Amino acid sequence: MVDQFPQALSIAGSDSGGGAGMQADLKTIQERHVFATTVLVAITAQNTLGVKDAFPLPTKIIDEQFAALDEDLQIKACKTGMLADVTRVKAVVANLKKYDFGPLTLDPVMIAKGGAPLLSEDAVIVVRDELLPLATIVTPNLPEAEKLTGQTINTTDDMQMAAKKLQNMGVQNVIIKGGHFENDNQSSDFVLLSNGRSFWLSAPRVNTANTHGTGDTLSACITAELAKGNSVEQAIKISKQFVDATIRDGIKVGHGHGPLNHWAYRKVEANAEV
Ligand SMILES: Nc1ncnc2c1ncn2[C@@H]1O[C@H](COP(=O)(O)OP(=O)(O)OP(=O)(O)O)[C@@H](O)[C@H]1O
Ligand SMILES: Cc1ncc(COP(=O)(O)O)c(N)n1
Repeated sequence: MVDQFPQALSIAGSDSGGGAGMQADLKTIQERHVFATTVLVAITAQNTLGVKDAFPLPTKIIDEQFAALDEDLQIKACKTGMLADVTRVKAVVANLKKYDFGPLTLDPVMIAKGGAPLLSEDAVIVVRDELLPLATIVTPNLPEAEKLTGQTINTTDDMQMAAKKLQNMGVQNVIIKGGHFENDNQSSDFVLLSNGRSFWLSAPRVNTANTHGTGDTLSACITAELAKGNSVEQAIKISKQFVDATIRDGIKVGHGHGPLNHWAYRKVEANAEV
């Protein structure tokens, strides 16, 4: 038996449809052979067609989940996803200051693919000012990077400028995801590391509607790899390959923006071993 098997934590909302949010995190962390734990912040009634309703949980039970994990588990890395509103963001910030759950990957989830808000407008500033400085990595998509930096992003130069701005706000490492540049034939993410190194991670864009939960999957994979002790750079590179496989080797579930194939990277790894 491995002594204190690697453990990671997802602090997020539930997607009843199983494709995004905490469900995507659990599937991803499991696939990376890391033990997944959870602090549930909100529940959504959701499927591939959209978010029908959302219910943020009382802060008492959020606090109790953190306390229960701290009492017993040895969590080596954590991530945040949907945090709903100012009250929930502040509760999460307070708990992350109180307990040590390792490096934080902040996925600043704001709006679902279908357009439903998953973070209230007034909470964006609290994420920026209070949560961002606690994070080891932030992983915004283009609209989220625009909200956090207050600048528009139309070009790759804009992405690089926004990454620098985010780093100046107090987060060590930044990955700005280019999944929303839909007229580009590559899906390219810009990475800026704490040591000043920067690079692009690109993959040919897959022409598919089944991209529900791509951002959650990327950030959950980063979290799992950090829990194993990998460096930030290694974690990001593995995670780009992992999410790319889940999109490329797609499955058909539901009638709208379908989920990813969380098993797909097994084939990539099996082929690499031959
Ligand atoms: N059609 C696509 N083909 C290839 N890679 C993609 C595609 N769409 C997204 N990606 C990749 O998936 C990852 C997540 O990017 P994206 O910009 O979709 O995040 P997101 O909007 O936060 O996702 P979500 O909100 O659905 O969880 C990035 O590495 C991005 O490059
Ligand atoms: C609970 C929850 N968390 C995150 C997302 C973002 O995923 P997407 O942008 O693919 O809808 C979501 N839809 N639901």
